[in-house]
Amino acid sequence: MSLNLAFEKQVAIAAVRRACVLTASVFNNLVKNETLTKEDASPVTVGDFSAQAVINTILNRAFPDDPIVGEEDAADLRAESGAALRKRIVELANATLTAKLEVEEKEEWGLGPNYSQTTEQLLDIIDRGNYGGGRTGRMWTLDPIDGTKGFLRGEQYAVCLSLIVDAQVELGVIGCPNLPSDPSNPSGPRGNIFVAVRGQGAYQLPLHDPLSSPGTRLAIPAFTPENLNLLESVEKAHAKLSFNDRVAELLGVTRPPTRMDSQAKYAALSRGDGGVYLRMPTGVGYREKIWDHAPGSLIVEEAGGVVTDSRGERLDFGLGRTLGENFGVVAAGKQTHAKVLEAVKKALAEEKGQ
Ligand SMILES: Nc1ncnc2c1ncn2[C@@H]1O[C@H](COP(=O)(O)OS(=O)(=O)O)[C@@H](OP(=O)(O)O)[C@H]1O
Ligand SMILES: [Mg+2]
Ligand SMILES: [Mg+2]
Ligand SMILES: [Mg+2]
Repeated sequence: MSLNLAFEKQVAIAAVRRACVLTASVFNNLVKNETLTKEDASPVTVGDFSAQAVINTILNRAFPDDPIVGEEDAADLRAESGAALRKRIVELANATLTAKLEVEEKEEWGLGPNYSQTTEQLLDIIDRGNYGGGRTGRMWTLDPIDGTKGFLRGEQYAVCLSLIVDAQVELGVIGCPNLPSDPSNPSGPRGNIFVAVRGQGAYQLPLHDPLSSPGTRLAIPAFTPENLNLLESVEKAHAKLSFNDRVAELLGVTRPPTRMDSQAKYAALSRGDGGVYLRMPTGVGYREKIWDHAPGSLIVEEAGGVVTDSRGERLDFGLGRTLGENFGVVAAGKQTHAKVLEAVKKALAEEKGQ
């Protein structure tokens, strides 16, 4: 049975829209020294921190009892060396939270001119994202900027939010400020929100007015090897692209892959671009994070697709902050998915034989 979640959907779309406005403005005004390097050598910008502050503020107001699994934490900002970043993040978050109410937004969500927050409040709210995850109950996942490297290059990135109930993703919202609205017109207008509620379909909404637009319902079409191509990572460290080449060859795919950062890959797939999102681990050790796949996987499923790991297992969102032992990701329309799994199996067997 599908949950109603109309209120959750409304709040999540509003939160993602505000965060997208913020990140787009950060990109246009990003200056040197507004990026930190995390322990795992990945970048994080003032945009990631302030977008997490904004979304967590709204979620905390609307759903005070719901825990949040968010990518970022405020430890580096609390350090003395974080003073300049901290100041900028407070400015950005407050400018976003205090902007005038849009259609369907509510002051009770901590929005509008009366809701400026103190530095301490904003650091604490960033740390509301520290939940460890688990198998039971409600929790939100938040990736304030997915594809931070794409964001810094001015390419694709996504603001990604999901609601998980008893380890099943029930609501997914992905904001893609740089994704063309019409894939057949890549230099046309950009900026979309993708949303799905389990059992209610997947939709593309315009980023500038997502709450009053009915949106476009998404469906993954049937593919043949001639019109199929792979959607894959830009960063070589994030996925084994040589493996993708072999799988494409086995499938008889002739078109070159589309490389794109972030869960924009899931969004693109759900509206019929590409046909397959294939992400194979580069080595042992890295565990995929739940916030990197939760909303995208539901959007693809609600567009009629199937999402599993490379062994055909369901992605398990109930194991904590990571997907645990899931190995890679295969997302595609139903018929294509079965063929891709077969090709993946064959390519893995070839590798072992070498
Ligand atoms: N080694 C390794 N393997 C697999 N995945 C990794 C790895 N390191 C990081 N990450 C995660 O990749 C997220 C970005 O994924 P993308 O699909 O955008 O990859 S790519 O940047 O296009 O290559 C990225 O998300 P963000 O940190 O939100 O950008 C990371 O969570
Ligand atoms: Mg990151
Ligand atoms: Mg991410
Ligand atoms: Mg991120």
